[in-house]
Order: sequence, then C-alpha cells, then structure tokens
Amino acid sequence: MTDTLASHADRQLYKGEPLIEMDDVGKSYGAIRALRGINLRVNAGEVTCVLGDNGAGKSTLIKIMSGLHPHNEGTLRVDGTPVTFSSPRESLAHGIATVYQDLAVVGLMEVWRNFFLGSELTAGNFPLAGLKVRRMREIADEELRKMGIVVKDINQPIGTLSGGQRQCVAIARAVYFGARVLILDEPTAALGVKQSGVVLKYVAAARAAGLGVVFITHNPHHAYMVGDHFVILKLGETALDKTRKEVSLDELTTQMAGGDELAELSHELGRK
Ligand SMILES: Nc1ncnc2c1ncn2[C@@H]1O[C@H](COP(=O)(O)OP(=O)(O)OP(=O)(O)O)[C@@H](O)[C@H]1O
Repeated sequence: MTDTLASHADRQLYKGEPLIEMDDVGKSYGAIRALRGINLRVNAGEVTCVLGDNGAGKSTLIKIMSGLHPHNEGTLRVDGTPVTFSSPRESLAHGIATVYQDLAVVGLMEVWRNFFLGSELTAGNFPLAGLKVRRMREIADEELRKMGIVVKDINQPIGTLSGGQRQCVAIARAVYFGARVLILDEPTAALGVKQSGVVLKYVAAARAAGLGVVFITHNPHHAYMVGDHFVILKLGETALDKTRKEVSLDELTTQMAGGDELAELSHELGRK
C-alpha cells in the first residue's frame, strides 16, 4: 500500500489539472438507482464540495471513487484513463485516499503509531528496529508540524486528541503517503465551531499542497469557506453544479435547504 501510494508522491501536480473526471456516472443497487448522470471534476489544487441531504447519494459517490462499490453507468477517468475500481486498494494505488468521519484509529495507540498504521517502516532486528521507531516518531512529528498541527506529545494516545485534531492527523497522513486526491467524508459533521475551523484550515492546506480535495458535507457555510467548485446532489441527481464565481453563499444555502420546497413549507406552516 505504502509503495504504490508513495510512487505517486513524486509526481508533480499542476493546479487545475483534472485528476478525476466522471461522465454520466450512475450506480444502481438492484432496482434502486442511487446515482445517475453525475458529471464531476476533481482538479489538482482545488476543493470540490459535494453537498446533499440524507439519501442524496453522497456516500455512493464516495464509494465509487474509493473503490468500495464500482459504478455501473458512465465513465470514471483517473488521470485521463477510464477505470472501474474493484477494491479500495486499487483506488489507493491511484493516489486516492479517503478519510472517513468515523476514523479508523486505534484510540490507545500513540499518535505516531496511528500515523504509520499499516504502513510502518519495516523494522528488522535490534538495534535497527529501535532506529526505525525513532525515525517514525520524527517523521510523524515533522509532518504534523509542516501542516501546522500542534500535538503536545507525539507519544500521547490518539484517543486524547480532539475529534478535529484526529481528522487533521488523518489528513496529514494521507498527504505524507502521497495522496493526490483526498476525499473527506463529512469531516466537520460531528464538530463544534472552533474544531470545524481547525479542520477547514487543513482542508485549505491540502489544497495548497496541490491535492485535489473532495469535501463532502451537509453544511454550505463550511463548503463555501474552502470550496472552489460546488455540486449539490438531490435524490441521486445533480441539482446544482457551479464554480465559486458562479454561486453565492446565499444561493448555495437556499438550494441546499431545498429552495422552492422550503418556501412551500413555510407557506404551509403559515409563516413568511
Ligand atoms: N447498499 C445499498 N443497497 C441498496 N440501496 C442503497 C445502498 N446504499 C445506498 N442505497 C440507496 O441509495 C440512495 C443514496 O444513498 P447514499 O447513502 O449514497 O446517500 P447519502 O447522501 O450518503 O446519505 P446520508 O447523508 O444519509 O449518508 C438511498 O436511497 C439509499 O437508500
């Protein structure tokens, strides 16, 4: 896993270069059509926000990109080449890393160990093993600092960090292991205002590092703070697809809240 990802780390990314392109992508689960007609672009050095209510199809979209469930309509291209991923490993090998809301971290393990979890520097015997451990600690510390993440002690259990800090460690980890596309599954959903701000800063840092970021969220305010491109999904279809220049926060919020449906509801409730 490390090698395949790391092999992408050296590749120079050019801002605006398309990393993922979807043309008319759709996905059905038996008779249920979860997504249809999706045209999504993920470009290097940009944040693509995908917004939508429950059941809109956000998770299905993530699953297609991260290799959990292959699409069964349309074309998915990575670096211009059509692909159908049949496992998360394949997606990862293309430099696509997904950070889930319920992070797969081991709470009692030290921060540095979680940083390297599954991708440890190969140890060898004493005294080599000890050297590798020291090196891993140094790297984790260095990489977190590089992204401006302040952890008191790299040896503290990751469970002692806040939810926001844990998201940040996961982002730094993906960047270090050579991710070119970072998919963030509602990274601010369970967080308060301050912690959300911390995470949004690292979303911006990942973009500045040249990655293509897919930011999945319910929250138009969070999306607008970091987004370059906005897609709203509704019942599996694209309800809005605009660049930052083309859409205001107000319009995004109204569209996300249901626009006409909301006006209709407040009419029904007798409120203006
Ligand atoms: N494995 C599955 N089998 C059958 N139907 C599914 C499956 N996964 C999702 N669906 C259906 O596809 C549609 C889109 O679901 P999806 O989970 O992608 O939405 P979502 O936007 O992520 O919602 P939420 O925010 O609630 O997670 C829903 O109607 C859902 O019931």
